[in-house]
Amino acid sequence: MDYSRLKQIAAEKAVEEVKDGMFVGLGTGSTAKFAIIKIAKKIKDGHLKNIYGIPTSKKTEELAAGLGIPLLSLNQLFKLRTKNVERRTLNIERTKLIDITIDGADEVDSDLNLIKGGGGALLREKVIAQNTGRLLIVVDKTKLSSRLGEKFFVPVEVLQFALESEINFLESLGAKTDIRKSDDGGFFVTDEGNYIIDANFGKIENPAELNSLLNERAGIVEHGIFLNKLVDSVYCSSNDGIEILSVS
Ligand SMILES: O=C(CO)[C@H](O)[C@H](O)COP(=O)(O)O
Repeated sequence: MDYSRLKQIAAEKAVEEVKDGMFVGLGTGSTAKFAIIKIAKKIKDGHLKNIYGIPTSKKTEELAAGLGIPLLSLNQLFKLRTKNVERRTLNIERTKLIDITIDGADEVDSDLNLIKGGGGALLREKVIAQNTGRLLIVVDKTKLSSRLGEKFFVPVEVLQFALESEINFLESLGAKTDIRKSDDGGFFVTDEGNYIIDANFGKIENPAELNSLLNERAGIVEHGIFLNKLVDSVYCSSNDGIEILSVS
């Protein structure tokens, strides 16, 4: 089976978890796109009711709006779900505003840590992930690895202002770096107006440690390491069928 079909199978399986009345985070990329198309079809056919999507990128927003999925921004969702609730009494960490999010990944290690951001949407994707009750990741089996970094570089979103100094910082940590380019040859600019440095660290021995180092650095807005505490299940398809991997 070709990869595109495998992606579709994983994405459509995950959509079975979406139920009436849910607020659904809509991921970015070619695999998440299959989930969005399926959700739209189920809404159109009357098999899903009272669904709102919260898109993780402008591209996803355009796609989902074009397919007729009712959408909310994260801010609109927050206002809607906290109406009549005293803000001070709300424990935001424990209040997951989004019921479920379906998103892709570029690499998944054996502990279900992820690298994301191949499509450049890692910042909004991580914000949506941290506001989500259940994050379902949809991939084909080629994305699995024993250690992060085996198959994919780490996308690092940086302030335009800090570009050169962040390249220097990442290289001081041992990475080989490339500034991401867009199709027109200029620097790729994210939805939030930042640049992306693709940082190749080789195999990453300790994703949690690298995650902390990148988090601590001013000028780095966000990066594509998603530790498994953000993840609930990985729907992984191969020619042998579909496997649902969960964080133990
Ligand atoms: O993180 C992402 C976008 O920022 C995507 O989910 C990731 O790049 C996987 O994309 P695809 O499903 O096209 O292989």
